[in-house]
Amino acid sequence: MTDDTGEPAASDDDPATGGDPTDVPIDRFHEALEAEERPVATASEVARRLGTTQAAARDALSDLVERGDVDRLDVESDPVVFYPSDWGALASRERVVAFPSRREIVVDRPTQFTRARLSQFAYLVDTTGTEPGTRGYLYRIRQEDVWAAPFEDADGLIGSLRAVLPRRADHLEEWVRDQWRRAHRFRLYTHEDGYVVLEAANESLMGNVAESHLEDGQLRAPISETEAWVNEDAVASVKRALYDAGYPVEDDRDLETGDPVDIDLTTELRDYQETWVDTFLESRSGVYVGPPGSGKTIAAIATIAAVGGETLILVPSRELAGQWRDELLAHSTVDPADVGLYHGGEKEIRPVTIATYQIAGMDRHRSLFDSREWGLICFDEAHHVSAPVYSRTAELQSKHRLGLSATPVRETGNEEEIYTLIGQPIGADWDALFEAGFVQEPEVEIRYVPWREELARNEYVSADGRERRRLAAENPAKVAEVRYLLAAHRGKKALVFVEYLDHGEAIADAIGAPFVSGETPHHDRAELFRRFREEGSDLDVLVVSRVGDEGIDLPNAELAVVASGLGGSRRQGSQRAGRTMRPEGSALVYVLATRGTSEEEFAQRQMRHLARKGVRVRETNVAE
Ligand SMILES: Nc1ncnc2c1ncn2[C@@H]1O[C@H](COP(=O)(O)OP(=O)(O)OP(=O)(O)O)[C@@H](O)[C@H]1O
Repeated sequence: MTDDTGEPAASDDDPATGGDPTDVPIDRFHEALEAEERPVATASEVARRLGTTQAAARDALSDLVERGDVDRLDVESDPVVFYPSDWGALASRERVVAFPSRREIVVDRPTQFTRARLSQFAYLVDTTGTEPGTRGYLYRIRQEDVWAAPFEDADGLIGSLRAVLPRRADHLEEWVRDQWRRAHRFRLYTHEDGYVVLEAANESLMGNVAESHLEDGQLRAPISETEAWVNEDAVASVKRALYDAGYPVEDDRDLETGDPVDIDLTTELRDYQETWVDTFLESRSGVYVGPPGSGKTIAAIATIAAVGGETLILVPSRELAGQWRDELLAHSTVDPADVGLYHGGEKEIRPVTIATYQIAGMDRHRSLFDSREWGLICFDEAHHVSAPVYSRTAELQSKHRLGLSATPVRETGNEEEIYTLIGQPIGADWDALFEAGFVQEPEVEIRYVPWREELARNEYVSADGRERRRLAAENPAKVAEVRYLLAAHRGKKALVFVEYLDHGEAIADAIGAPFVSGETPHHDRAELFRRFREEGSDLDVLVVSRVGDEGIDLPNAELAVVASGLGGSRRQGSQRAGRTMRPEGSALVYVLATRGTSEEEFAQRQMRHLARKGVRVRETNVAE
């Protein structure tokens, strides 16, 4: 990158400087207290924090005392100290502190409104504290967040930024504008003669940026000072190279729609789903990001109907392929004969074909991609797209590309691939979804389980590596804990998740429930899931190994107990919780972690991910 951003002056970092020192609003006094990490402060401490003289601070504090905002306390032989009159307000109010030069924003006890705003243009790095009311949220604005921010223009984005920040941050605004500009400097479009053109906003961008970052052969020939003819095969790599150079490319090419498929949606879309679909149709690519159960599949079916072309749907597992087919038939007028499944079991290619990533990634099934004129490729659980499928995706740049993901693209780590090869995230704000009641907010409780058996503890202590992790996962005291939790919620539909087969079998035996693992034949699995879903059925509890982790539609699950599996990714944590985040059910998630082992930390990390989404997380120590 040649002309990077230029860090703003360091003085910006101190939130307590600037402003008129003689007129200290109560907020500034609160900030000074926070900075001192004390509930009271002397005038000279306040002066130091606010960057003013002691006399000015004393005057300002007197004003505040007069207004009734602050009280003073004369401490014998010590200087006078000041404290806010309304402690309650201090404890419950939101505080936003900006560190513009680091492009970071820390918010204590953010309101839903602030969180929704920030989620549009900032990345949530971390939260501290798990109890509501004690959380601090650390946000960072990265360049890709600005590039992907859902605004019409930079002014809209700046307006939203100003609404959140306690005061203007000129350097930060300048940087945001610069990043916004970068995202609108290069554009791809289809020439009326059918070839693809890369257009730069000016000559020097074409000369300096494009030429120095693109390789021979990616561009065929210049058309003008600001336009070049792009080699059809190199469209994805051009986008990728310019993205890496800090200039994401707008893609305005005409896309193929494939042979027509005429279907109508038979379910009425919710408002936010309509917005997703409209946004997609405008940009012709994108990823719907919403929590599990928020209706991405239905929105995708609406998108298929709207694009009206032959569609290839890629999913992570065979079960999901079957479910997709059922959903298509249930929510649209598609002719069942037009829907094909393509996976280890069946190999049908139809106008709407549902295939697994596994098969799609295999060289010998390459023809899947070019056997029809697909107009739309839909990537379900888009964070699963594997490297071979990505490289094939790169070849599919002329199609409409739709991704679906419950994990915000900003947290998957492979966002560059997703942004450049599939499309920008299109998302509803999760809080808004919870608030609208479309998705239930789960309550998550991490339960720290002690070792109850000396033998097990000793084995753990003397083991190392993977074995140690397994022993922590299989702490026998967890079996009793599972039994206790199920008894406490008797009659509720419950899923117990495990990582290890032995553990699953031990728990299944102890509670007398079936265990579904990778070794369970597909047919039996489907049958168990069906019985679990069935109203009034006697099957209330299933123990599930990793196979059940993703996308299996068990909308009536009311309770999930994650008994082991804490070595997994953050995403797994949210997916497991996701199983119970369906519109129905009372959505309770328990995570069991063996106390004093790395499981504690894993559990917290996984659940932090949910806490970021505003989900309530509670911690409990199980008695010895
Ligand atoms: N517009 C709608 N009207 C009525 N019901 C809907 C609508 N959209 C979604 N639903 C219902 O909500 C549930 C969840 O929808 P859907 O399966 O599309 O969610 P999802 O976001 O794809 O979930 P996951 O990420 O787990 O795959 C389904 O039972 C679906 O029928």
